[in-house]
Amino acid sequence: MPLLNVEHLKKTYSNRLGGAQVQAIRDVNFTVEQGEFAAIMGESGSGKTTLLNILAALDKPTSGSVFLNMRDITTLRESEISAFRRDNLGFVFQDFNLLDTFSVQDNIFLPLVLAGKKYPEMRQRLEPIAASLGIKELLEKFPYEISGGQKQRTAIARAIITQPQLILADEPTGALDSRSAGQIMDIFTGVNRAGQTVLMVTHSTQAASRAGRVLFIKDGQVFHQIYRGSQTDDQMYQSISDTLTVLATGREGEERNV
Ligand SMILES: Nc1ncnc2c1ncn2[C@@H]1O[C@H](COP(=O)(O)OP(=O)(O)OP(=O)(O)O)[C@@H](O)[C@H]1O
Repeated sequence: MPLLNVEHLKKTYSNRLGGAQVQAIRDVNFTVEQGEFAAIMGESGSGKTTLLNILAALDKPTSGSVFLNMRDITTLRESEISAFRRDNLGFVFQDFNLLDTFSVQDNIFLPLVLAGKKYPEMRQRLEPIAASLGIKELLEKFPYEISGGQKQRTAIARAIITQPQLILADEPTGALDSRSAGQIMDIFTGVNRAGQTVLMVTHSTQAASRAGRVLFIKDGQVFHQIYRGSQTDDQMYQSISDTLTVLATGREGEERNV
């Protein structure tokens, strides 16, 4: 049974006057297995943010289902949603979303505080994570005192400290220079190898080339998928570039497993 199962997902936006409708997502179907590192790519306006918002239980689809560990998150009641997100999902955003008035450590602790965990347990969880993410020396600093790459490490620490079933990352390298972006992708790779399932939306071919699978969205549908198989990062990069060219030039694509 896959960890995430997206079935016949559709999202239509109507404008305020109830007139023209936009089909942001038409019929999206895919699964993510436990322990996978999957990336979603697609041109601007293809429906990636809409999809991610639905997977994050921030928005409801017009129709279709999203099963996380067999539970349909589209049917959660308003009163259940915050706790569900806190207990099951980790989030990493392009702009880090750290609280400037909290130290690095307190930012990382925040979801555990909200879940009612005790300080000794929080410290115990933090230690190995801070060591593996190279932020041990930064814990007392504030977000405005550290670099973008360090902020993103803090955000990843905050996302994984709750041991979520799934991490959703939205353009996690979008605000970083290429060196920091590479380091953040090394961290995602390490976190995934340690067993964490990750689903990342990105415009970056470099970032996507580190994933085990890349799904391409076009016009609100999954247009194509690339599986890493035995490909190196460089070969993945080339396969992704080729697919993006096909997407941009509008040639018909077919589902193809490489
Ligand atoms: N709240 C909304 N109301 C109406 N239309 C919307 C709304 N949000 C998104 N759309 C439309 O839905 C389509 C998909 O948008 P979405 O933001 O999901 O694309 P995207 O792939 O994330 O784009 P980008 O890469 O630029 O972030 C677009 O045509 C967009 O204009």
